[in-house]
This record gives sequence, C-alpha cells and structure tokens, in this order.
Amino acid sequence: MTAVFTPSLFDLPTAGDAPTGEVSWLGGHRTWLDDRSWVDVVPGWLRGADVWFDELVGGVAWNQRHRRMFTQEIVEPRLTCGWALDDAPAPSGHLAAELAGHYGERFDRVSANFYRDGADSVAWHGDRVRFVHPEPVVAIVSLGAPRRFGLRSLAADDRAGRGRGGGTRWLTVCGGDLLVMGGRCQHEWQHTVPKEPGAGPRISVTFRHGDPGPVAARSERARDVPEWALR
Ligand SMILES: O=C(O)CCC(=O)C(=O)O
Ligand SMILES: [Fe+2]
Repeated sequence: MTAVFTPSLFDLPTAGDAPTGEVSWLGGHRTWLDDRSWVDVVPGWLRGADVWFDELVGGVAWNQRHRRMFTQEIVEPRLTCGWALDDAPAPSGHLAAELAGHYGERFDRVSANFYRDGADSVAWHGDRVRFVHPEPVVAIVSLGAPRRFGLRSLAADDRAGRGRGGGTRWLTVCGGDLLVMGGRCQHEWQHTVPKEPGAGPRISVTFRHGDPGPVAARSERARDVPEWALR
C-alpha cells in the first residue's frame, strides 16, 4: 500500500532512523471538559513519528471491516488493525511503558486506524472499554497528516447548549502528538475524527488497558448497544 505524506520540517529523521520510542512530555497540558472528564494533549510527544507512519503503512496487515446497520452492510471508512501489546509493532512496548509510568495503567492492547485520505473518518462514539472501566484511560498517538478531533458532551444540558461541559470541543492533532482521554470521557463524552476534504493520510495508534474485545463487550453490558457504537 502506498500513501504520500510530506513529513514535517522539524521531524526529519536521519537516513535509516528507526523510531526508538523516544518521547518528550514537555508542553503537555490537561483540559478539563467538565468536572469529571479530561483530555491531555502533548504536542510532538513521539520522535520519529514520520518513520513509524511509513513502517506501519507498508508493514501492517490492514483490515477492511464491515458493519451491519439494520439491513445494510456498511464498509467502514478506514482500515484497522489490533494487537495484544506483546504482538504490537515496535516501539509500542516502549510507548506503553512510558504511558504506564505517566498514567499508572497497564496498557495491554494496541489498535491502529489508517485514514487513507480525508474521506476516511470515525463517527461519534465512546470506546467499548467503558463497559469494563468506570474511568478508562485511552491514549492516542497520531502519525502522518493533521486531522481534526472532536469531543462532544452527552449531558442533556450540554446537548441543549446550557451545560457546564461546554457542548462540543474541536482540536487538531498532528503527527507525533499524544492525545489522552480520561476520567468519565468514554461514558459522558463522545469523540470523532470527521471527514475532512483534502486531508492527507493519517494513522492513529491507540493504547487501552483491559479492553474486553468486541465479542466480550457485546456479551457483557452492550447487548442494547448497536454495533456501530462499539469501537
Ligand atoms: O483516530 C483517532 O484519533 C481516534 C480513533 C478512535 O476514536 C478509536 O479508535 O476508537
Ligand atoms: Fe475512539
């Protein structure tokens, strides 16, 4: 698979540089979405993000998933892949250890989304780890082109535009950035990467802890949740 991506000026690796998992927490900041949910952003967290992007585009067996919605079969507008931490491509193990040191969670599941262009997207959703944790921490490393990332409150007051949560927030995630959602974010907020005409290719690599997997999540508390709401 080929995807053309122009690396950022400040992240040009020397020839043959493999990503080592070197990270910098400098410049990281937490935004409280309301009094229970937060999102951390660390710009330029991962060094060598462009090299990892290239390695993953060409080196991963990407899946095209389909979802059934009522009587229709929907082709997911992105490619995906997932691993137990031990099987995930390097430097996932190193990054999971960095994240564990910072957040105090044992991140044991790694998933990747490949947005081939601006027509690829992920719809508004909460991650399925919410079925097993009251306050899951979900960490997302962005590789490749910048994309918009949205968060919207599920609180009734916010939907009506009156709440303290502040309705919908938008930010832009760039190659190498780390975005982490925590607190009640997966339960009381939803997130999305919307379609964005003209956007270049992007990969997000997501670290979760105690992720039950699609089958377990559905058989536990998710029987009433439609397939499209489970990620
Ligand atoms: O690509 C992203 O930044 C978000 C991915 C996501 O929400 C998910 O995999 O559940
Ligand atoms: Fe998600």
